[in-house]
Amino acid sequence: MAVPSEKLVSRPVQVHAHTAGYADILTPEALAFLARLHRFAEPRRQELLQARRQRQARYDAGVLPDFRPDTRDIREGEWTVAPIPAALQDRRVEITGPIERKMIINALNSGAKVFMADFEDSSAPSFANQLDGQINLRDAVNGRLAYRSPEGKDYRVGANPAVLVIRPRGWHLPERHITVDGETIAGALVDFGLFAFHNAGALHASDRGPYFYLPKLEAMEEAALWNEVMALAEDELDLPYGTMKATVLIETLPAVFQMHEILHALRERAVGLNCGRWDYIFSYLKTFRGHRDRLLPDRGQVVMTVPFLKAYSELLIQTCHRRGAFAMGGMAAQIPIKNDDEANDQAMAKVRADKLREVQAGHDGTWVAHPALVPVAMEIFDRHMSTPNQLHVKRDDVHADRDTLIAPCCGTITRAGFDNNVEVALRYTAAWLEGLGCVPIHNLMEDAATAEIARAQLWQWLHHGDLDFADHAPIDFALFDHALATHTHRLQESTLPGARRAIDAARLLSELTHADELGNFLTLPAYEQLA
Ligand SMILES: CC(=O)SCCNC(=O)CCNC(=O)[C@H](O)C(C)(C)COP(=O)(O)OP(=O)(O)OC[C@H]1O[C@@H](n2cnc3c(N)ncnc32)[C@H](O)[C@@H]1OP(=O)(O)O
Ligand SMILES: O=CC(=O)O
Ligand SMILES: [Mg+2]
Repeated sequence: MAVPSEKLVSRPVQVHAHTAGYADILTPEALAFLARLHRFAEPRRQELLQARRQRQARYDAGVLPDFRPDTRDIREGEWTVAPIPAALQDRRVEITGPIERKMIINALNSGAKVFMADFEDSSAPSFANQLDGQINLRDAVNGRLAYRSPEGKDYRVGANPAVLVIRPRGWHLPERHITVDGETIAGALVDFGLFAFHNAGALHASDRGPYFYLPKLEAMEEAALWNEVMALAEDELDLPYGTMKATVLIETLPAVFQMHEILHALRERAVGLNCGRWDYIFSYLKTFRGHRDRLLPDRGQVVMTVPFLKAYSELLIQTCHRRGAFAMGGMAAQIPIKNDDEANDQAMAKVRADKLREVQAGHDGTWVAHPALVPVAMEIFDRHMSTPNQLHVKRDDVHADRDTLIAPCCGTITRAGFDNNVEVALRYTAAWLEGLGCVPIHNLMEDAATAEIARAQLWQWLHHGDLDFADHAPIDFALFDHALATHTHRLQESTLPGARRAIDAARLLSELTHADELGNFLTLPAYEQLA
């Protein structure tokens, strides 16, 4: 008699973690729904991840990213996305933030038009974090969200809360705690699927969703897979086709060459594109990891007015407005600075300048990282955008060609920039390993995307050899090892987030930086060590 395969003897969906407290979320019906999404999407997801690797191999061999010849008809044809729901017509200020209970309440009450609840760049995706987030968001949708702080302060969602938009993890990240037929499920499907299963019907009934932000796409085929997954989910949940709406982050360099195509693939549900500038800079670094002529200078010098970033944001506005979709701006990294008025004024001036550039360029809205920044951004958008959005600003003057979109960036590499990258990459990774996905470091918001820039730049500067700092001192591994040891020691001795995981983070960062190839995502090896 044949020995039954594991697939036959095991339950098709298995949860490999303690599930106490999550019975309402991980119901048999919800898990069965995840299984259907997984079986439908997994083979295609694997093909698309393989296509990413092949694309990167071509870039490594010297090929430069460009517009696709096979999709010219989509770019040149006349079509628009489906009408945008009333709840999303005015999204001039969107607050983003982790899916932590108190922060969700604060974000919903912040006065922003939209709250993007983030399972992604600002979440360290431990199973508990992601599932607690699902509970919190389900309570928010059902009007039951409340919180009492350890100090006894009560938090409740007030009148006129921000419209909720959910950002699931990207296609590349696994969720190792759930397997279907013995295969690890995608984190994206878990975040999307559980949220949709528990909330899509109620949100649809109240005309406030379900709405999603889709991160880190590289190609129109990846958008098409999201479209199919959402269509399947709508079908399973008895919702009309196109109910689920998507705003896509254009935050990879390959994707900037397929913005029309991405909107087209999602045209029944796309409501906009967003300039995810931090991952975009990271993607520029990764795409050109083999190209010495496209090294980037200090992170602080790679601002939105440098040619390749200006071209990207303006082309995004032109593309969106031609297709009837919103062109969302991005996140300035400055956050309020306590106990130093002068430094705070300078930080707020930077945020204002960034938002002014966005609204004057034609963006329909922007992102802020902190509730105190909502009025700052709102004031700029109110003053310069008298209509709910700027769809009428066509930006026909923009001619962003391939060469401008990939133009090298002038600037210098300084010792301070190098040292800051070591510190940020280390401290962020250590905090992430402790379960924190977003932390303030030197008064800037640091999340997975900004940390990726920091560690990718270190790799790039060290592996292209013979590079000097602005003061002509050589950049070498001895310097990196020394800086890493110094910051690790400092972090260990401190009470800062990450102190307990400083050694693990340092080991990981050292391996990634010394490796011959620039690793794809910091969060992939780090996930193996996330409690
Ligand atoms: C590249 C990208 O993907 S950008 C998108 C992802 N990144 C983000 O979403 C950034 C989210 N922002 C944050 O997590 C935080 O603002 C940080 C970590 C940057 C700074 O945090 P802190 O230093 O703790 O902020 P601070 O102490 O000033 O907070 C003051 C209050 O505002 C709340 N708050 C701060 N940021 C947010 C936020 N984004 N959403 C909701 N509430 C917030 C705090 O919870 C705190 O509330 P309380 O007074 O009721 O206790
Ligand atoms: O997700 C946003 C980004 O800037 O990255
Ligand atoms: Mg991002």
